[in-house]
Amino acid sequence: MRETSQLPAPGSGAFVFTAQEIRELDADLARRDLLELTMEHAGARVAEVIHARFPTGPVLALAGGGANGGDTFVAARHLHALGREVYVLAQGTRHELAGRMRRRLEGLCPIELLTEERLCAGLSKTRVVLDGLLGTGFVPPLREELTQWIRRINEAGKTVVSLDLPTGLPSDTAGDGSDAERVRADLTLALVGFKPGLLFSEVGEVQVLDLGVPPALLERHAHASCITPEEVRALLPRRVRGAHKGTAGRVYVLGGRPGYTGAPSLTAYGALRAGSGLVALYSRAELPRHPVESMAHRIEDWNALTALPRPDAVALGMGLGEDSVPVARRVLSWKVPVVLDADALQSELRGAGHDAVVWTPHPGEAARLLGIGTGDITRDPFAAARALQLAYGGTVVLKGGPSVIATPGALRVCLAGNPGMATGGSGDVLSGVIAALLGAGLSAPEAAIAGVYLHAAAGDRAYARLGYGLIASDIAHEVAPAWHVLHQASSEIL
Ligand SMILES: NC(=O)C1=CN([C@@H]2O[C@H](COP(=O)(O)OP(=O)(O)OC[C@H]3O[C@@H](n4cnc5c(N)ncnc54)[C@H](OP(=O)(O)O)[C@@H]3O)[C@@H](O)[C@H]2O)[C@H](O)CC1
Ligand SMILES: [K+]
Repeated sequence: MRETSQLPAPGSGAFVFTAQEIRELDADLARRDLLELTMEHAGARVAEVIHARFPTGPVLALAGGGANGGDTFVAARHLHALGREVYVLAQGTRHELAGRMRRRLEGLCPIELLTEERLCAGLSKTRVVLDGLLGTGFVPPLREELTQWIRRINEAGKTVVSLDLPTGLPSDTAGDGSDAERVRADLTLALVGFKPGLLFSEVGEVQVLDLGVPPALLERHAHASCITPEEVRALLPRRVRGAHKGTAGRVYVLGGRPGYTGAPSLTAYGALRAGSGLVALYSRAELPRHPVESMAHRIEDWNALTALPRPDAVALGMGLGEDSVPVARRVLSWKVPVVLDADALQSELRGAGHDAVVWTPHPGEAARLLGIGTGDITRDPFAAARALQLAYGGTVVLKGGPSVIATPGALRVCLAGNPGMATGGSGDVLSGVIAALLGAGLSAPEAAIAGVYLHAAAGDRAYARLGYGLIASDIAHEVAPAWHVLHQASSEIL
């Protein structure tokens, strides 16, 4: 999880690409004779951002042998044109296009072969380091000399701007947590879109640079896309003038057991704050702290559910314990929209779901559902969310920093949210928010997308007020103003 301040604006609507998808995009660009232009744009934009953010002092540009190095030569040329003192240390350039970019730089500023000695000398004199050694072409493990250079760069304590990816960070998966073998960048300028590694690792600030690639090409090759406030605003249910509590969505919360009574109450708060007209809780325990606006029923036997009128949506599993699987089976047979959370996330339910189910595991629960280790989930949350969706159907919300959603047709990621939300009950609130949206008529993918975003936006509001001391009920209460602001805001403000 990262600091709020390090995340790009949630409105960026950016795409995410794996290394393979970048190769395919590049091949597409090359067929249209756009690749060289794209590299030129990349270098120019990188120089522009560096000059704006760090306007004084020499720049040490480190260029690898591939296209990441090619972008670096272009950036060096533009920085030189902006009047900056630039010193380039380059590996042997093997990439044809990068070689052309290198020739265009020759004679403008010094370019020397990268050696450890020159690197140390260059680092001692520079203000900013431009890290263009490895990008999406990096195939782990790192070669020895690179490990040494990375150590030198990290020890120098200079401002480091990484081009596309911090050198040594895998493009497609989270880094392994040890940053000894990757450049510690202050700022990464990601080209065209995020790479999964940037989303799921501790990498400092990330800014996505638009390179003027036609949007149709971006969409064709993208792995995933970021949820935008604009799309969420369009999804939010609108109440008609004659609305009453029965038309705004009737949600049942099924959860809790003796000793575990807080979780379903938080879900009820989440559902009410996300606009549910009526919320009823059913539990085998007394729920002493349920919202007074909800109806809490203690039941002796889950068979009592049979006699109830069908709700518009159900949230199920929070604190429910071992009753979860039989209760979930019964509720799934109703064919109403359901959020399955917490204790209801059990592999016995594989095959029992339907299209209107939203599964909301955190990495530990996801690992249990897939029968693999938690590390395998956090290493590649996109792959894990997709695997869960294929195995269990419906829509999957894999909670984390950031949360990932797998719908039947797409992978989505939510850039809003902050580490303060890593607090007990936060997920219970999310289940309520999603259930409210399902109850108001949104499809499972729509409710998951809008619910995750609203919950994260609420968490950001709570964080702004309370910092890391925020608790789950603060998130629930901030859902209402987060919704209200989104509902009222003009697209300029977003
Ligand atoms: N559409 C776009 O976004 C564009 C992105 N561009 C840039 O292109 C790079 C990717 O370029 P590519 O040439 O595919 O690869 P890299 O430059 O990242 O890396 C290739 C060099 O890396 C060396 N390498 C690979 N693995 C290792 C390792 N384990 N240890 C050390 N060195 C390694 C490799 O060496 P070889 O000896 O194996 O050849 C290469 O020298 C992307 O990140 C963007 O920056 C383009 O500008 C086009 C548009
Ligand atoms: K790099």
